[in-house]
Amino acid sequence: METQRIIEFPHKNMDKRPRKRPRLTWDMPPPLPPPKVLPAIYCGQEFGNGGIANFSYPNNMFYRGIPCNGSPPWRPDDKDGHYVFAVGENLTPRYRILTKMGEGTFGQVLECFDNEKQEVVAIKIVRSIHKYREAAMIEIDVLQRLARHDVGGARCVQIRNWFDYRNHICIVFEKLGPSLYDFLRKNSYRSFPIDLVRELGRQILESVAFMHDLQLIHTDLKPENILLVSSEYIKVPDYKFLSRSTKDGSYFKNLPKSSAIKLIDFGSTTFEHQDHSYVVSTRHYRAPEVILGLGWNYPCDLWSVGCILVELCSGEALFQTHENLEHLAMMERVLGPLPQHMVLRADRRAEKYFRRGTRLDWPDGATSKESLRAVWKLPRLPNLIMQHVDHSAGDLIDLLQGLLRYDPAERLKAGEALRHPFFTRDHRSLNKKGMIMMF
Ligand SMILES: Nc1ncnc2c1ncn2[C@@H]1O[C@H](COP(=O)(O)OP(=O)(O)OP(=O)(O)O)[C@@H](O)[C@H]1O
Repeated sequence: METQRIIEFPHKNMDKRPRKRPRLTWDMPPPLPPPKVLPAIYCGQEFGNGGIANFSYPNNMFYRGIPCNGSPPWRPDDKDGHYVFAVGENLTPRYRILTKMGEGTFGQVLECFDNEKQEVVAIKIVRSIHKYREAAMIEIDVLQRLARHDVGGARCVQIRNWFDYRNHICIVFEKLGPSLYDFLRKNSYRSFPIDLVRELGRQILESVAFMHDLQLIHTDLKPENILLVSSEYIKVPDYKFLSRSTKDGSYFKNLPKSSAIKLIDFGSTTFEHQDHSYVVSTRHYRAPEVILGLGWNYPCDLWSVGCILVELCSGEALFQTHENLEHLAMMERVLGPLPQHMVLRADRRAEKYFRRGTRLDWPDGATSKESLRAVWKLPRLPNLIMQHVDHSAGDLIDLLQGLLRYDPAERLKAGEALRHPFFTRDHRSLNKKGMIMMF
């Protein structure tokens, strides 16, 4: 997400990875019966201190007494079903479009000014395509459920309102800051200090534990879907880079002023009891049981958290791949061999990645020298962490080995991870200099 503040970062040479790592379209969950939607042009629910107010309008001439003549003329959507807009115009009479904040599989997110509440909000305008409209209604259902239980609204983004406008479901959210991915990217992929990683990790796990307690599985945890609450940042000397010139010539790195974060994007969230056989998660954060077609459940979120924590420490995605065999080979390189009992149960599509049904077909099955090199250059997990972390590396490695356990039944649960010494030990006293260092 671009924000006024961090748009000024010096960040040449930073687009090593694509800006957005989208789910593939076939990763969409199979159609579920959507929650009941009012079919009116304008319909929605507003969330506020006074509780939930239902409203629906037979036509869109008036909205809470405000004349609707402030809406722009109707224009056709673009070829992908995205709403076409101009910055500065009204979305509806209530919301004025300030800027575009992001785009995803489901639609666009616009920064808007809410004339009624006199505040800036983020509005997700969902593509006018049936399957995305249905998924958006499920996301609203999940958001409502989360809002009912998230006292203080500290864990997940808060929904303010939703409505159906010109065949686009629009979800109004509180406006948050940049995503962890955007922050890393605009900082030339410089890693976060370990104490900040600990604080971010703790909050991510608390949010995941909160969702799991509600029988909800996020299924798409990644740095893009974890937003800092504030856009403010500070500049600190980057000791790692002081000794050598960096490509962007900067000896400073930016750190968020506040570590508060919230989860977003509940478009792929599922209930524990639903069908769990289809492919979930964005590639880099996808658990082995998903790739092997073994079915998945809560533990797939914990695998993603493990990958995210490594990325926050190193600045780069752990498994940078777009292909299953290479992905499994990378896992084996970093974490050791896959357990036989999982390999033997691999489904028909995944069987082909193994020789005689037991051993990964690697390096023989590699498609290119680049692929071989990409796998070969990866270090073992402890070495990878020790390259980036000085104090508390041992605790972090042990935590990651629990989160990145191949067997989902053995993987740490969110609550167990929160009780790990990486979070509970007083690491300040372990700091070499004996100083209390937050960053
Ligand atoms: N409440 C918010 N405040 C600020 N920015 C936001 C907010 N919600 C979303 N964004 C920005 O918009 C982007 C897209 O949002 P979101 O992930 O919800 O869309 P999506 O279409 O579901 O994406 P995906 O392709 O990952 O499923 C985010 O990565 C983020 O940069």
